[in-house]
Amino acid sequence: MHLQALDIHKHYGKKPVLRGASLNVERGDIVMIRGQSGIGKTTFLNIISGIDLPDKGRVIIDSKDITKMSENERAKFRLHKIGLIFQSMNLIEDLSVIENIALPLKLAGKKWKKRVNELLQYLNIENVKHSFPTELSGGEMQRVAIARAIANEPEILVADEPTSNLDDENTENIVNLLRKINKEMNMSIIIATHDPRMENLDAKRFFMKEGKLYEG
Ligand SMILES: Nc1ncnc2c1ncn2[C@@H]1O[C@H](COP(=O)(O)OP(=O)(O)OP(=O)(O)O)[C@@H](O)[C@H]1O
Repeated sequence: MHLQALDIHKHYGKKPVLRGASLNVERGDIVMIRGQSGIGKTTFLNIISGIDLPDKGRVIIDSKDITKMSENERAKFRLHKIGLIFQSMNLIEDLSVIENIALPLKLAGKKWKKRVNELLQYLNIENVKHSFPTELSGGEMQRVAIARAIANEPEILVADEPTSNLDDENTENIVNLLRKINKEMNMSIIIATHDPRMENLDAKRFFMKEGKLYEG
């Protein structure tokens, strides 16, 4: 897996948000993007995951330019290649934990029972498998979100502020889990955060400023 974001530009109305942001991610990298609230991190993640399109620039994943794909093609590509974890977790409230985790597997037309059981164990959420999202703690919700994101064994995991709603203990758990997933599954992880509690994650560090990404 190799992801290249090249000279990404995006504006909303008259407001430029991204002004030539570029990033290179190799297989197995953990990349951390920091930067103050409202600077454009979410906008950038949405573009590199193919949820949104840039005004200018390219996103190349394994020699395919996803900005040239149709919306359908991008959705399919995302389902198999990219796992997403959002700040708001985006679990489906009417579905149980098992059903939430099974969803991407079903969408991909895969057998799901065995894989869901593996994930429940891996993320230590077996005890809540029949619960619904509103019945979960923040830490449990985030682990369910991670289980769902990695269900299809994507090569890239994109996490937007994954710890912002969590207390210190759960934050440490999530940081350890991301580290473990990166090592054991050789998954590249791209995290946007302004949470200082994530500082001890060993990562390639970037910060966003004035619409661009800088190392450091
Ligand atoms: N759909 C949209 N329409 C108009 N403006 C938008 C839209 N999405 C984002 N913005 C604006 O673009 C800027 C960048 O937003 P973005 O969410 O990417 O920042 P961020 O760095 O992820 O912030 P945070 O850390 O608070 O999540 C903000 O000023 C925001 O108000």
